[in-house]
Amino acid sequence: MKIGLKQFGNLLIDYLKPQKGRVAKFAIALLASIGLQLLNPQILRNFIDTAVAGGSAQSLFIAAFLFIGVALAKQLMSIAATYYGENVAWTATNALRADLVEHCLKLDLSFHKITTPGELVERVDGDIHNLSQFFSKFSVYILGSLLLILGVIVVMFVEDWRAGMAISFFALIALSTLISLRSIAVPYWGKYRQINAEFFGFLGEQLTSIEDIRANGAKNYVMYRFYKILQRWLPTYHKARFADTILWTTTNGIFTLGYVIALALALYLWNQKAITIGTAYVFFYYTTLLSEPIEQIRNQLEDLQQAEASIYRIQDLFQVRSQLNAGGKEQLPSGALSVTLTNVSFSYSDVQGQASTSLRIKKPDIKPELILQDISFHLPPGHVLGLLGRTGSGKTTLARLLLRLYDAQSGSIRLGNVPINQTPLTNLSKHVGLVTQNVQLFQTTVRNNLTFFNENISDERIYETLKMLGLSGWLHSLPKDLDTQLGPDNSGLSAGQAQLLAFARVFLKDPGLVILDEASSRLDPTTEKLIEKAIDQLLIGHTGIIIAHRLATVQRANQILILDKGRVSEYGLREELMQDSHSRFAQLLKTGLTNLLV
Ligand SMILES: Nc1ncnc2c1ncn2[C@@H]1O[C@H](COP(=O)(O)OP(=O)(O)OP(=O)(O)O)[C@@H](O)[C@H]1O
Repeated sequence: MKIGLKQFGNLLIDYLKPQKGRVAKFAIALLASIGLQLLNPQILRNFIDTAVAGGSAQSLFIAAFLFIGVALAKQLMSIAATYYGENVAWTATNALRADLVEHCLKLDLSFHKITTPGELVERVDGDIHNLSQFFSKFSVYILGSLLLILGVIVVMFVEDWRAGMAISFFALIALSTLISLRSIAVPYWGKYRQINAEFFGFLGEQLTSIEDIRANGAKNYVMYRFYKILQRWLPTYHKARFADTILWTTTNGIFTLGYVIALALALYLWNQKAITIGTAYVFFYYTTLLSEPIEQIRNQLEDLQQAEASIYRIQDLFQVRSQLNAGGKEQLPSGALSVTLTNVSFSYSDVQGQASTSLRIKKPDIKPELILQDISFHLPPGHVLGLLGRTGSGKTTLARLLLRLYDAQSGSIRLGNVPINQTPLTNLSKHVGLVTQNVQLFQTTVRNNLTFFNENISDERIYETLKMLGLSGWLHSLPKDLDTQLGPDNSGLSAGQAQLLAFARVFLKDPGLVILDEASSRLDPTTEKLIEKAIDQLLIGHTGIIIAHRLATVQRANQILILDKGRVSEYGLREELMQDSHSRFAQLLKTGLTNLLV
């Protein structure tokens, strides 16, 4: 779990290079404060020796004012160093956060299915927060502290070679002991952060399913899991803190040893008349001054222990590769797209195994269950396919493959005769629109919710679309029209209204292929009529795939495909299948579609 120096260096260079100016100001302020710290004991010595020798009051005043001036300047430099240091840290950690968020967004769904939202929050925020100290202070503080130690040693040698030797010996013992103890807490902090991530994952899961938990009386189960996590959390924290305490105690013991050496040496040299009382004070002062950089190095090494665990986990996340390649350069034709599937087979367990990292699930050896097997069909541009099948037969999975949320393990999928993995992945969502039963609204304005921040879509188009969908009344009831902020939990919209908004999104995007995962229930007759009308409008000039749960929706399909346990059980033109009394579709129509399928 050791992170090499090179990796530390690379991370620092990558994120500090863009703010060279600020880092330079930070370093200057810090070094100036170190220089001023070395200067002040000399003024004090002058003050003491002048006072002991019965020097003039004027000289004493000058020394005193100089001392105060230098102390103030040192404080100012420290404030400036803190200010620039914090700025550097925030800028660097925000850049790293942004990179990590972008990376996670690019990962395919298999990663997101096995990583809870809470765990991701902890990774993207918690771990990176730990690195802020590392970015702002690590290199400059370590360098600054070493310089201060070196400065003290040089000054002490100038004062007396024996004092120089003694303080060098002390600094060497102190540093080597602390460095050798440096990594004892790293594994404990790594484990602590992992449980942290699990806890936030657990919280996120519970908060999103609060209704179900209450409705099913699952509170005891939730509390049980909560206590189980706490049970592991506290001992891990104790172990990590205990390892830190060993460091802290060792440092204190070493300082005490340093003071004893300094006092003994000063007493000895003063008795020998080799130094003045002012110089004896200076010995002691410089030894105490040494404690600050040594403590600073200890703190930095402590931070580094935590940072090391976080860096490891962040790198682990960066190493998770999306199973989806970025696609080729071929462009999809504009307008309605044909859809051709040839012998497509797909399994989830295969892709989830591939998404594993060292921290995740290992790829199982068992043969993965195929969710879709050998699916083939051809839908000409502008035609509509009604996709039917029992629950769990693979209808939604098929839709996901058309959007390349996952890639099929075998077979080919073509849109407009272009293999979908040959067109840029980022472009695909412009050509394929999906309306699912679970409509997700975001905490932003109505406008942004509908356009997904595409500023090329005019307000007039939005008004027209909402009018066509019968949502003008709803829009006018909002306090700020299109600028009204929608909140979480779908802002009190009914399931039908939310779905109509999802239709509006697809209208505004105007894709070549529209996939509707039709809402099967809970719609009142008025909303149902509105949705029917919306579907009719939406399909004009577009190719459509409707995952259908109701007879009315299937009536507009040109083709019908019935899935059964991931296989095509029936496929053909709707008219032909209707007329063939032996077809499964004709029987479904006779008995009532949903009853037989679900
Ligand atoms: N992310 C996933 N990871 C693993 N298995 C999954 C995942 N999503 C779906 N499955 C499994 O794949 C199979 C097909 O699911 P899918 O959602 O495609 O069915 P469906 O026909 O759309 O069902 P419904 O009509 O109930 O929505 C099911 O057995 C399901 O358990």
